Amino acid sequence: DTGSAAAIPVNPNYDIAYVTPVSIGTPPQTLHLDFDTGSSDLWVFSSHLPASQIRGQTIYVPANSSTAKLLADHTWSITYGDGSASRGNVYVDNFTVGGLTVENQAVQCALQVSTSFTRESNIDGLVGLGFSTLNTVVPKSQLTFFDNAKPHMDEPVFTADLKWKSEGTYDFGFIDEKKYTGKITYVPVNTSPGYWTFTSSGYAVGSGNFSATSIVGIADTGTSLVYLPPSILTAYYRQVEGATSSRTYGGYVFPCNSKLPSFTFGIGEARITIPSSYISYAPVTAGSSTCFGGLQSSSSLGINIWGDVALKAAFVVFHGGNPPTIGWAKK
Ligand SMILES: Cc1nn(C)c(C)c1CC(=O)Nc1ccccn1
Repeated sequence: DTGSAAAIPVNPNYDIAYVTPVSIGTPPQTLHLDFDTGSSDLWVFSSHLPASQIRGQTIYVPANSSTAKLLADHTWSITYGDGSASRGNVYVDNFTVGGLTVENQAVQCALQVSTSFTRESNIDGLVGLGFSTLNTVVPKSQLTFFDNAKPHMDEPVFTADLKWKSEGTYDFGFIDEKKYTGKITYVPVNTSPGYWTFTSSGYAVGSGNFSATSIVGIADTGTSLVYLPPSILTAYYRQVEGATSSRTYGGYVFPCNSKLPSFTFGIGEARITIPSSYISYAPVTAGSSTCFGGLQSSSSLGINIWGDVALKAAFVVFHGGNPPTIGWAKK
């Protein structure tokens, strides 16, 4: 089996996140979910939520699905690195992404979501594509959509082709040669942390020299920005007129009309360059002439994160073989 589905920016002006249409249950209920390689819970806004926590999101109503079955006495609760959180109960139901169906997929129904999820009216939930060891369902943890689908797939892979301010795709079970140029460079993945953790071979700022240095980080489609060690940030923002690390805004900001260098990172011998336009992320507040950077420091996170700002500069293959690997190509 294979599947292919759109990755649609939730906001026309800034790539805060991307959502993908999925069908759940019988008759199918269509929700738009944030596919997130940085977590492993598949959860949705549901009919169990208080109305006060719903602001335009589409909810999943298990009572309206003839194939929904409550997973009795199972609950879940997740807190993300940015402090957002949700919790609830669990059903299994049919789950279809771009023509690829998994029967008896665990669909975690939210009974409570934090304010940042309520505020994002275009995200109806998340599809965790990390390793199933991270799933929070108790007493029995559940498998991700990818783990459930893998045995039925032509190849045990999914690919991310995210785009700057436009619609990209997630493909499941095949690698579309038309979506990238040159070759795909695969590097090892350390599955122990439960994320797609890999080591980048270094970086360069603009047209500067490449600095060969191992950067251990995660490929995270569910995080907007790139978070790297402070020394790399200093090297980058030193080149940006008027850039400063702002306590007010919680990161590097600069005048929106500043000229920004590109940022290149290494994957083995290969190089992926993030264009400067991806790094001028957004005005700190609507209409401000101060912009928030797409590259930020990971010093307070304890983990380096290659989020959407980096991923959309490449075609990325999440290969779920034995052992799993991650592949990067230019496009
Ligand atoms: C670890 C971390 N610290 N900080 C500041 C961020 C943004 C992260 C990553 C993170 O929280 N990602 C996320 C959030 C919600 C849903 C899915 N993924």
